[in-house]
Amino acid sequence: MVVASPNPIRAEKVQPIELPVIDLSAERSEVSKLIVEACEEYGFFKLINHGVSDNIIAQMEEEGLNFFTKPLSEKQRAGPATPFGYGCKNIGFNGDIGEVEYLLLDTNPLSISQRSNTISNDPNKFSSAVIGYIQAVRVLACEILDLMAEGLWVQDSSVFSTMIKDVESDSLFRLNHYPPILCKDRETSPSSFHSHSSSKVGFGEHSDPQILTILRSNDVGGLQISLGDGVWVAVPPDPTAFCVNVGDVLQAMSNGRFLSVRHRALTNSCKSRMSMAYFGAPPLHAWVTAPAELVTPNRPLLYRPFTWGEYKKAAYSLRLGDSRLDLFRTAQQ
Ligand SMILES: C=C1C[C@]23C[C@@]1(O)CC[C@H]2[C@@]12CC[C@H](O)[C@@](C)(C(=O)O1)[C@H]2[C@@H]3C(=O)O
Ligand SMILES: O=C(O)CCC(=O)C(=O)O
Ligand SMILES: [Fe+2]
Repeated sequence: MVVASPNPIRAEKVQPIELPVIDLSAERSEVSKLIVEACEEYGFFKLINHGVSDNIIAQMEEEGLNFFTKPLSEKQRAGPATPFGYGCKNIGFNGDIGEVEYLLLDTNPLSISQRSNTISNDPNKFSSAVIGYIQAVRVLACEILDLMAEGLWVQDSSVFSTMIKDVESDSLFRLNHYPPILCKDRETSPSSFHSHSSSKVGFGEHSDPQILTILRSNDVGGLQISLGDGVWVAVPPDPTAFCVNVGDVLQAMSNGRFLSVRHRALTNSCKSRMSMAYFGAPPLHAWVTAPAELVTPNRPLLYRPFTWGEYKKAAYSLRLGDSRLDLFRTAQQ
């Protein structure tokens, strides 16, 4: 197997982008319209007034940092990530590596409690922080998915959220921790979202396979999204907001109206970055296809129906940067 090395990347200037900002406390039909526009144009948006309490977020951040500041030998007790647990540099099983360490967890409370024993010296505190955080972001994800269905004028407005509400949902939770770059002088090289000459790939270019990702990070930049044709833009960090992005399954279920956009995380700051991602996914046996309202003679079905299990198997057999949704396109396209 050829193993890619996380080489320093070209220090091209990457411009910052101001993603669409959705205020969840605004009038419902306006919110759903703006979410649909953002998902069609960028596949990404920032969410403010999201209702997840500062306390829930702070507890999760504290537990994440407690874990990553442990000595490597202790962190390795929670690994290797096959697929769940602690991983360092290796992403997935197909030779992808990056300047990142992470904890990958499934979202089942029982398995979180069991795994907490190898992660934390205070397993109950760790598992209640994770379970509380996942519960809150799942509720938020369901609300966003209902708003999306309403904005798309789909009759069954819970068609997307039902999948992640299901007790068998295959949703995941991931904590990523990226090392700082070497900065000679913190004053002259402040933490910034611009690319530095010593930037390295933390988490390589990819799209998220699931329905929806709810991401947040500390106040350190690194996330970039692709506008296509090799153009990357930097998403400035904002710890008060969630960054929401469309996954491959939602691109298929919206019959290609919403975009599952490629993104990556670079290490380009003097401070370490920690991000937390909730990936809302269907149960393995659930069928993924676009609702009838989104399939018309002018817009025929773009992707053949598939189960999430089938899609996941394909995704996990491929490299991080591979375009897996193309394998499921219907013949007429
Ligand atoms: C190389 C891989 C890592 C990944 C599984 C895959 O084979 C391709 C998709 C990758 C990804 C990206 C988004 C999430 O971080 C993730 C957990 C997922 O579901 O798909 C990772 C997978 C992983 O790290 O195991
Ligand atoms: O750390 C980040 O900002 C991005 C992480 C990411 O894309 C992922 O975990 O899938
Ligand atoms: Fe991602």
